[in-house]
Amino acid sequence: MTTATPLLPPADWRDFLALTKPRVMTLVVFTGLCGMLAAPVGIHPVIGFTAILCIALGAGAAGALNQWYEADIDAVMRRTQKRPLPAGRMDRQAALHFGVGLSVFSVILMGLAVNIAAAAILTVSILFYVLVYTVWLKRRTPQNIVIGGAAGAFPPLIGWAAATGQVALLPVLLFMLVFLWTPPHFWALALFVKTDYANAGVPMLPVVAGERATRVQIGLYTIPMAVAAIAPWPLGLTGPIYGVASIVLTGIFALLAVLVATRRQVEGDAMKPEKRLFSYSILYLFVIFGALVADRWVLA
Ligand code: HEM
Ligand SMILES: CC(C)=CCC/C(C)=C/CC/C(C)=C/COP(=O)(O)OP(=O)(O)O
Repeated sequence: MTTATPLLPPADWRDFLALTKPRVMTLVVFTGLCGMLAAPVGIHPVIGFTAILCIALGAGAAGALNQWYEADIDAVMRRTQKRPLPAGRMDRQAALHFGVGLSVFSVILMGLAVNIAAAAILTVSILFYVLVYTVWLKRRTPQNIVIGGAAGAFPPLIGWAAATGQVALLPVLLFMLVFLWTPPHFWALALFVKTDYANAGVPMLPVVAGERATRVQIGLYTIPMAVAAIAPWPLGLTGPIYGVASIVLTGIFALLAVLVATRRQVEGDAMKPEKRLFSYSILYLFVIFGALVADRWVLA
């Protein structure tokens, strides 16, 4: 005997928007925009706008497919229980169709209106987030975000490729910066939502290797991240605005990471060091990418 699936009322547009993880994707789109604006050649504003739209749609589509696949995990974690699928506000099929349709649309539009290089990298990033991170690694290994996190590092490369049709050393360093930023960004958060992941059976580093090892890893990843962040100026790829901003911003990041690694609370700060580092990690990427564009445009 089969149990009948209760008919769900048609999902609201707000539920579809929630499927795209809009808050996280603002930073993804911003790094893509900055990658595009930092390129040495101009891009027609309409084509540039289309490229950013495609990054936003592709990233949102990937977020929707991620939620389609892991509705079971999301139902267990407090942070994610209210999402449209676990909360029962949307049919899984609708999420799947939305995610696949939007992915295909974003890639085809990028290929037709912008260029093939940008469309190809967009395809790789969607596949990376959905297949490599969500389906393959997330439930299997605490290295899930180290490898799968590469998905979120592609947008600066996509933006650059949209403007130039190719890749170069600077966007590769920007890729490395976001790639190496992701572990400290995420593990800082995982330290304070550890029980959620443990309950859902997701092998995030603090659950599997413990808190101490995670703190040490956060400190260790910060070292190559700092190299990728600061390298562009000495290599002659940017001017001093980015150079000085990257040194100051990365210095603060490193300091906060050391506080997390050594579990030291700053006197008078009510926030735990890992919470402080997580919040700062987001501000850090926004400002460092903003500085890159300021550098290009002010010094141009
Ligand atoms: C696999 C890699 C990553 C993981 C596992 C991860 C995980 C998370 C989680 C769990 C949150 C908190 C809750 C939420 O809003 O859902 C969060 C917040 C955030 N993440 Fe990440 N993240 C990753 C990579 C990135 C990347 C590449 C970016 C952008 C470049 C990013 C940008 C953000 C932003 C902006 C927030 C704050 C959202 C808000 O204000 O609610 N994350 N991340
Ligand atoms: C252009 C393009 C396709 C970009 C992809 C962007 C991307 C991979 C962003 C990663 C950020 C993200 C939402 C991680 C959440 O991890 P999670 O899914 O484990 O978080 P959750 O627990 O909140 O579901």
